[in-house]
Amino acid sequence: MKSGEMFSNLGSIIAGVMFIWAMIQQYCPYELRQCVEKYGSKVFTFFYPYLQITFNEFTGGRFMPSEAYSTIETFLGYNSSMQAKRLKASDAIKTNQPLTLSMDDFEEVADEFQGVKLRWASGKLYPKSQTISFYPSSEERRYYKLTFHKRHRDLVIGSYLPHVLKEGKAIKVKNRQRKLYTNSESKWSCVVFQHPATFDTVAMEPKKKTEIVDDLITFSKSEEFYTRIGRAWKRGYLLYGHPGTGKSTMIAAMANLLDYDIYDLELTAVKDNTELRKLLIETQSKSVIVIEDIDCSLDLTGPRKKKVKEEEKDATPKDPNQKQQKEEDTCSKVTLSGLLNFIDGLWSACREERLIVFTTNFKEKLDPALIRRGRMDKHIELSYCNFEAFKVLAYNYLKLESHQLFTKISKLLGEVQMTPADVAEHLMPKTFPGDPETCLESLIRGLEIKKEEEEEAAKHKDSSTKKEQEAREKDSSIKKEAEQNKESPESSVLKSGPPSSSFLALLILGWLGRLNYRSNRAGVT
Ligand SMILES: Nc1ncnc2c1ncn2[C@@H]1O[C@H](COP(=O)(O)OP(=O)(O)OP(=O)(O)O)[C@@H](O)[C@H]1O
Repeated sequence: MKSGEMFSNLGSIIAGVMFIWAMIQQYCPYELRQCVEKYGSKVFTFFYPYLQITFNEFTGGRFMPSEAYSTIETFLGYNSSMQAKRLKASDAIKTNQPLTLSMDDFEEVADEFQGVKLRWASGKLYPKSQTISFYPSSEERRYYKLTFHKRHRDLVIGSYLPHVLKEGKAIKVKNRQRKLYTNSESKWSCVVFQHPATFDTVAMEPKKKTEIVDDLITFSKSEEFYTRIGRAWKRGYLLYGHPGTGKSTMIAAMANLLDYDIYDLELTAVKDNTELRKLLIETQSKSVIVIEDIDCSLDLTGPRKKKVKEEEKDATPKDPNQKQQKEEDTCSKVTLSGLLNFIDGLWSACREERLIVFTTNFKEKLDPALIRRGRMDKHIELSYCNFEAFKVLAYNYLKLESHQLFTKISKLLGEVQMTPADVAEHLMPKTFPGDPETCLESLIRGLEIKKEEEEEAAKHKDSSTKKEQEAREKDSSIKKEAEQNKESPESSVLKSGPPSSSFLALLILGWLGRLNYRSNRAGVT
């Protein structure tokens, strides 16, 4: 048969089948068609040796994107992009994310797990009625279909699928753009988190740094351990130290080390404990929840809050409505117990990893209940810049590992207290490319000025304490004299040592007077 004839025969067969199908659709009763479809698929399944599992793009409601679908999409995009002939690229420019590839629609790829062969196929469904118009971006619904032999059912469901979801999640975490969330009006809003700080750039003693890094890495790998001991997978860090010692920098380095998001919780903007709970439930796993300057955020430290309120008094608006609004804005009803409940209880139910970090400039002002071990597991002091910390900054800022001026700087740093922020400011080149020696000299000058100031202040303090002591001594002697004057003149005379001659004369005159008076009285009687 000629090929032309063959195609024309094939065409008429297809046309015939389509015509018969159209007639059935038109004239066959709906119930009968349902019945044929149902039993037809049963017969087919009986003889078909494979199983199929479908993962739809949306589950639950039409608007609910399926977590499993997107995780499988990531897994397949990563593992099968070499096999698939047609791939889709993410809109990387718009989202500022690294380019990610995934299988295009109606594409198939093979996978192998413990010697078992499986096939993944991507597909797309169109809505039956054109009147439906409430799908998020288009009216199509995508799905992935996994096909495998019936005899591997247990392996696929028990091991392969959990493996796919775990791998997919890990790839998602690795590829995701990390976010910095802040709260306002009981909602989180976010920006892309791209802080460059790492533990290499944090200036502190290497031993302390290694200890913190080890602690964080151990925590991130301890899911099973936390489950076994029956504790929520969370760890609390209290960072304390003077302003400019690197508390915020350390938080950024922590998040970068573990690939976590940051939730910067502004407690004063949270109305009450209920709102606090809502905000915290909305946080994702693998995140650092930060409350900066915790001593100023809550009524945990009475005096501090009063002080803040006093400072605000001047700025209080005259209009009563505005005043009430301002009071509502600034008054947070979050309580210590609300905060403690959230640290202890809220996440115990979920197996997700979170760090919670408090920072403060005044550790001693905090309620001991808030920072006890178990809540704040690790207390880290960020201190003034010592020579070890300086070396980190010198390397980062000036690419210097040693310099003849280092000895002088080491000596001065031992004598003067300067924060890493101030040291960093001196090391910052004023022009590019800067001269490292000029920066070091600037630091030396700064340290010397600070030393002079500290010595001056110490001298001033010495002289003022001396003056205070003298004043105190003078005061006490005046008081003593006043007390003595209250007592009888005789006793005061006896106590106050040798009397003056005029005073003695007066005393003798007094005695004589009394003697004369007694003798007169004796004469009368
Ligand atoms: N230990 C440090 N290592 C590296 N850089 C530091 C360090 N400490 C401070 N800096 C530098 O000083 C700047 C201010 O530091 P940071 O904001 O981390 O201090 P802080 O302790 O959080 O201050 P505050 O208590 O005022 O919030 C940072 O941008 C950083 O460049």
